Amino acid sequence: MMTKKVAVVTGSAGGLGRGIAERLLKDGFSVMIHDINKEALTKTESELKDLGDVASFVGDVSKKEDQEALVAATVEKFGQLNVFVNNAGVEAVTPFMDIDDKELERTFKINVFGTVYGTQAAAAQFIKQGTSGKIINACSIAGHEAYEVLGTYSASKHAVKAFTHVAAKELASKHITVNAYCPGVAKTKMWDRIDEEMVKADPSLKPGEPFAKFSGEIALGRYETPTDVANLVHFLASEDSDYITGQAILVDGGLVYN
Ligand SMILES: NC(=O)C1=CN([C@@H]2O[C@H](COP(=O)(O)OP(=O)(O)OC[C@H]3O[C@@H](n4cnc5c(N)ncnc54)[C@H](O)[C@@H]3O)[C@@H](O)[C@H]2O)C=CC1
Ligand SMILES: CC(=O)C(C)=O
Repeated sequence: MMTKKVAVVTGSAGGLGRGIAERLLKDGFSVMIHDINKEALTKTESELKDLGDVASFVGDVSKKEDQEALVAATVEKFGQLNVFVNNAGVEAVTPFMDIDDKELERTFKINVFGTVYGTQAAAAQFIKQGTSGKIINACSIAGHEAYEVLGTYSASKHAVKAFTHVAAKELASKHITVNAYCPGVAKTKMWDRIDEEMVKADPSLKPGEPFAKFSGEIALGRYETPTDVANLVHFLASEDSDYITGQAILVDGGLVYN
């Protein structure tokens, strides 16, 4: 009997992470969902359980020990690890001159330190197993372009892209691939908060206008859904992507071209 492959998706109580977890369950993976929000995570786990083997783990990606514990709990529950999706992330919406220590520290601790710690914990497990493995990071259009009032967030996603390239180069000899998905404008709770903050930063804007402006520029004419993102992560988690590493792939409906 073939053993089922095992995936971890961080920050998967809702939003894009949940969509990715759903797709990987449908693909036949055993999936460890994970989030800092215990209540939402428990609810999501019960909603996903009919799709396949799902378990949950509460943790904070910005804490190295939590990331290591997440990998250990996954291996204890499902016997191995094959795919690790560093999905959890937070936004920061602030005019450049008002960016402060608190925002820089929070955003970089979660988006950048979290991705590094998750990659290290997953790669250590792949090496221990003596198997190949796939690490898949959440980048963004903001990791390719830089957007006004999203300076801290854009810088953090550029750092995620750089770490994706470097980890891919260093881990290739161990048959570990490292890639990133770069969504555009998806209507999750993150964009609800971005919209609210952009309106606060520019009172001439009405609620909903920032989201409408960003999504109005998408060539394919609609905003992104978690399924759009999950379709790419499904590919990056599959054997069909075995010869791809170090790439930060845009999945944005035609918004950023580089
Ligand atoms: N929504 C969008 O349009 C885009 C999102 N992204 C990226 O995709 C990823 C997912 O975004 P969304 O689903 O939209 O966000 P979201 O805010 O809707 O969901 C993020 C999830 O991560 C969890 N989380 C936050 N901090 C955490 C921490 N320290 N440890 C563990 N879990 C934590 C939250 O509780 C939440 O369940 C993020 O990395 C984001 O930067 C990238 C481009 C566009
Ligand atoms: C949320 C996000 O990643 C943006 C605005 O690019």
